[in-house]
Amino acid sequence: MKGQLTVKNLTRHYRLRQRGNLFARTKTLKAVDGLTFDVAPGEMLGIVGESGSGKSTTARLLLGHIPPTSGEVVFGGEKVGAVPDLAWRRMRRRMQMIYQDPLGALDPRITIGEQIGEPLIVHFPDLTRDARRAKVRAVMGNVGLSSHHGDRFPHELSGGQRQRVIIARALVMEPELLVCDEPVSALDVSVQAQVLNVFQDIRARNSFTGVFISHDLKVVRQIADRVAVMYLGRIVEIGRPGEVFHQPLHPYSRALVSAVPRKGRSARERIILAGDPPNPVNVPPGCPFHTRCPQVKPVCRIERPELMSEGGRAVACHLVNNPSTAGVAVANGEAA
Ligand SMILES: Nc1ncnc2c1ncn2[C@@H]1O[C@H](COP(=O)(O)OP(=O)(O)OP(=O)(O)O)[C@@H](O)[C@H]1O
Repeated sequence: MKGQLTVKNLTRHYRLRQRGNLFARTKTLKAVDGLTFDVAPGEMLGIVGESGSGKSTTARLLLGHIPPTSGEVVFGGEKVGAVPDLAWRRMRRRMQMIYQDPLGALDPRITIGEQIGEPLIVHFPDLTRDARRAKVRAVMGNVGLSSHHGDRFPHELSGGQRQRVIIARALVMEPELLVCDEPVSALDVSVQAQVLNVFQDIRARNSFTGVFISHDLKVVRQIADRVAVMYLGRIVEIGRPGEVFHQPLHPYSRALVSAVPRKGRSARERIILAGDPPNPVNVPPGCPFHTRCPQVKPVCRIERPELMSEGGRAVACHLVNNPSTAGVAVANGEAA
């Protein structure tokens, strides 16, 4: 279906060999380890998780920038990366990405207007110069840039304005899928709020399917229709932002939420997890979170919990999905 993103059992593993030792045994780093989710046409899915949880790798897999080790990504009924060359080029222009670092993504020697119009020259060579300029002006207006910014160079703009340029450059292609990888993380908090407003505006005016990645749950909550929480290359919980924020079910989501400063919450309520996330070269057996989980049970050390969904909410945790087998006391149908 047009605009539908479907991800099935997606993995991306890296083979690592000790540097300088040809005979050393290779190890496998599981950057993304079995993701399955859908994003409906026009929906925005937020992905949140700590550094190293596999968010950027997921972004690159979604757009076919890197091939998966196994599994598949299907967008609008077509398998990403698996269509013939010409069709793939057409598909690519419908799928755009916004990165964290706007300065790195812009050419310092080319004016803003030219840079926004550049993808049109490549993908729509028949467009007249006037038509191209009109599109660039319109899209600049959409992201809150004035027409005089078009003659400026990247270093003459602020960080927030540069990120608006990057958004405009993606939007000018009228994408059907927009993947945003930490698009506001490099900005000051006040500027972050302005750029998030731009995202809200463009969502209201354009109909694209979106994936918005951030390590900051607060940011994702403002922009996403649903939130997926990632830990060690896997999704541990999916739900609507309000649900995940106010009633997180997975112990890892609970710890993430407890770390977000909120009025009326004392520092004592914060859940401090023991240790760092395990190395994705040595993912623990059973539940990958069991080494840090404050509620760990024996089954968690042995059996890997599946992501089980009910009523639009999905959780991968024995304590939530099978409380009685996990040895958890059950009160009123809820895990106590
Ligand atoms: N090309 C690569 N070769 C080997 N390992 C990689 C490669 N790319 C990513 N990784 C590893 O895969 C894991 C996931 O990385 P990824 O960048 O996707 O995480 P992330 O959640 O986006 O983190 P961050 O927010 O810090 O970018 C990390 O352990 C990372 O070191």
